[in-house]
Amino acid sequence: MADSSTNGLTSLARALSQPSLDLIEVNDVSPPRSLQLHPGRRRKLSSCNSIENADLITSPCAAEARVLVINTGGTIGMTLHDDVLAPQANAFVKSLRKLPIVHDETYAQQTRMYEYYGSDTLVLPKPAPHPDLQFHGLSKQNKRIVYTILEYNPLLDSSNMTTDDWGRIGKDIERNYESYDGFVILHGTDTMAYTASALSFMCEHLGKPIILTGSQVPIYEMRNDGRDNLLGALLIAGQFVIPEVCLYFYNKLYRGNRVTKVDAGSFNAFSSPNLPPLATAEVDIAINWDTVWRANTTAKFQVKTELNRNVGLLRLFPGITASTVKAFLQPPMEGVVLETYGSGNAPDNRPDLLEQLKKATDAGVIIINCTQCLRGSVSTSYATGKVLIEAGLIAGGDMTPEAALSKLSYVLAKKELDLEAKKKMMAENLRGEMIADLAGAKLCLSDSRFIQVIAKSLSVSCKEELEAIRDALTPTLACAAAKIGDIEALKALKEMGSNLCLGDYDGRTPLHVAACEGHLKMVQYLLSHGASVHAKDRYGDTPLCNAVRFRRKEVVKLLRKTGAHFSRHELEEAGTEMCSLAANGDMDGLEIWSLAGADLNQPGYDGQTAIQVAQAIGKKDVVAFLLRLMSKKSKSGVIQFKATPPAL
Ligand SMILES: NC(=O)C[C@H](N)C(=O)O
Repeated sequence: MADSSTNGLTSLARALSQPSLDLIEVNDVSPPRSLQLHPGRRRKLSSCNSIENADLITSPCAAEARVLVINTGGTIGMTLHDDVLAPQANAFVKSLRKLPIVHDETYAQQTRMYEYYGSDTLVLPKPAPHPDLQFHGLSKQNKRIVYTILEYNPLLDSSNMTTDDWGRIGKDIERNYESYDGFVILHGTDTMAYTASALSFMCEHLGKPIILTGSQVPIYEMRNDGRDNLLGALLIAGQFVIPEVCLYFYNKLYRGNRVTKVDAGSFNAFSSPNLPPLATAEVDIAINWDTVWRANTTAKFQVKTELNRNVGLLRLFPGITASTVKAFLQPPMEGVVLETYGSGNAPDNRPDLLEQLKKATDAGVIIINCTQCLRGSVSTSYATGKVLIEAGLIAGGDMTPEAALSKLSYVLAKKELDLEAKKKMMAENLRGEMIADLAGAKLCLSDSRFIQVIAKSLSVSCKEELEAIRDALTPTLACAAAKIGDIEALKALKEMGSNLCLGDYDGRTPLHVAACEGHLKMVQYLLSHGASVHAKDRYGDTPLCNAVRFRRKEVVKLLRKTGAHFSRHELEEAGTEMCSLAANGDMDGLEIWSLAGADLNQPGYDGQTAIQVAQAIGKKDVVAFLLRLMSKKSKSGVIQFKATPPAL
């Protein structure tokens, strides 16, 4: 765990270092790494005359959460043209900047924010100091939410969007993934449920929140829902690690692949009929952590943009002809969502119709059975449902047609899978889009004798109070178990419904603790049970940084494989740390920083890189070692120096 004096020194070092210019990739809207310093801090620092005083300065990076807002279009940014609403280009940022509720110009000026994050960056205001209200710009961890807007050209009414647009959004998120804590996608409401569903599948091993939102009335109107929707989405994306593609609308956060647009004339436009909201934003933002989806994989985030467009939705209706069905199922059709009646039923007295369905599935078309009902699931309780299984259809459970269609599009594009594997995948719950087999997964507080004993001594008996005790105790118990590598204890906590991702009073999660201790199996267990590699403790430190400091090489490798990367403030600290290691001739230390993804060219607090330090004090072995590491890391074998190359 970083202590406060280290923090003070590194803040000082960071504030004094001299940034140099880098090239910014087009569309990469993150600031150049060397510019991620906050100059305002340097000014404040000049009034500090000792390191003790400097200790009071919070690292700006640790004190800010960054959100990338991708503006694709939709009503939220529309104006009237010839009496109809259409997207208005280059107006959104300008207009937000004038709204004190979504932008604090004084903070931006004082910290010279635009110079560092670009002119399309805004910052939420500081909240009134009320301990109970968290629905404000400053999160529980006292973070400012700084957000950068990437506006698409052209902005689109979502009715004009295609799978190519989903791919573009996915790629932009992937490109900027490491520079932001969360992502907000501004999108028209008409096809938002399709995009949210598609992105949920395309984003594999997601570890950060992606939240789609928009509005029913343009943000430029006096009465509108855009402001609240944007604000709510930003606050959640900036302060909670919800590793899901979500949709935020009218004070509720939903799982993206569970929603459908149900109302064209109300602010309450979306419904998630088969899954309760992941969060509600009322006086407080309450996250329903038990519902939040946790991946059980340990792999890096990536976006799959290959989608199969030969898919379709076919809605049954009484009297539909066999020739209509036949025509619909002709090549190049490869996947169809059949919207059936009630709990997945179709006429079992229509052999002509059933024959067409069977012919298509025999020919390799994947047909998913989804209900036309808003709520509920398909089953085989009726003879009229069973005939569809016999015709080769796959039960779609309680999936929305939007989710089933985009899942088909995603699965069918997987060239490495054969037809059987694709069918199997369609029947599985991939991202929480359908109900999995719940047997044995029920929350059972009675399993925990320990919690019960405490509950008894506190004379509590109702489920809510028991859950509250469980939630209060979990972080401490889980961190204690992680410290001694007791996986069984963690399993017991998990079984009673505890969330193993919660941090303790210092924001330290079991993964931080296990990483420090080097308990590889424990780290593996936590990662495969939903622990987030992006969790930051109160000092802004990630489990990766902890593992590096305690030199847990194998843990570092595993965390990197799972997509861990240094936070911005850790990257800045890396330069100074590596200079000090170079000065001490500590090659093991240098190797582990490099293994964890630190840039060996990152300058320290005085602008010198590790290699320059080693050279200046005549540590030739360290210089040679660093050169070897650098050439190993560079794909081409050619070493890029940001400073003058050392003379050996
Ligand atoms: N409320 C909206 O955003 C509707 C608009 N037609 C769109 O989907 O882009």
